[in-house]
Amino acid sequence: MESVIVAIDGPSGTGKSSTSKAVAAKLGLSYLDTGAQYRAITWWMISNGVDVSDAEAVANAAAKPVIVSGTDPARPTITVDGADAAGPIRTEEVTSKVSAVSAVPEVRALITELQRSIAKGAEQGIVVEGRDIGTTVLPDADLKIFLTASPEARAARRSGEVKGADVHATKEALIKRDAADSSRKTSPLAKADDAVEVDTTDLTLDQVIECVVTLVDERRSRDAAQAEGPE
Ligand SMILES: Nc1ncnc2c1ncn2[C@@H]1O[C@H](COP(=O)(O)OP(=O)(O)O)[C@@H](O)[C@H]1O
Ligand SMILES: Nc1ccn([C@H]2C[C@H](O)[C@@H](COP(=O)(O)OP(=O)(O)O)O2)c(=O)n1
Repeated sequence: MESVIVAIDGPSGTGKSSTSKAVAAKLGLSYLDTGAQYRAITWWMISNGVDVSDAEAVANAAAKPVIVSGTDPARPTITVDGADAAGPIRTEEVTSKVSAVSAVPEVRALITELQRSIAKGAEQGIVVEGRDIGTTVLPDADLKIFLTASPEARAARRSGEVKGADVHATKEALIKRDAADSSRKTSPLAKADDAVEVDTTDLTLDQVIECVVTLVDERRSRDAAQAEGPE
């Protein structure tokens, strides 16, 4: 079977990570969480005393950390300079600073290059999730999905992950981060013109996974029929 590249974009809490991991596992594809890479570089900046509100300082340091992503959907990993970063990149401090760091063009250029080389090296194909995959990183992806959900549903899902989290505060923080990610100059969060939009508000995770798997299968059948040509 031909290798297939699937781009899944959308705001926070729409189900990108859970859906992408499950779809990749079901179809035997690699998986890349690009948000984890932006979180990793943000964590490095904080750990090394770089002021994240100083775009020039962030740009000057951007090439220093070595970020490595493991792409097995059953066990995705991320390291920074050889150290496991999976835990530290999920702290509230990183979450509150990641939009500033990921808005810096030098950071995006480096991370985008890394993402393209990972996608190129995935022999069976890959599911890549983020904010600008369909628009900028992999504009020739075989299938582009844009996941959405109401802010209420997204906040409820996110606060469900943290014991004792305040849904209202989570919703406010989430809306603020989406606004920053959507309004930055360099490759903002946006739906590609040729992306299929899936509103997950009233769908279970299994339904979303099923929907994306069906779209990949349809895309593959169409490509196979085209390759065979007319009878
Ligand atoms: N359709 C859904 N219905 C209910 N909960 C969901 C759904 N999709 C994802 N979730 C849950 O919501 C949370 C956020 O999902 P995640 O995949 O991390 O979203 P994203 O990567 O878009 O931020 C997770 O706890 C996940 O299990
Ligand atoms: N392709 C991407 C992926 C993430 N980012 C930035 C913007 C996001 O707020 C952060 C964190 O992304 P992540 O997917 O981990 O965020 P959530 O899981 O939705 O909370 O990284 C980006 O700018 N471009």
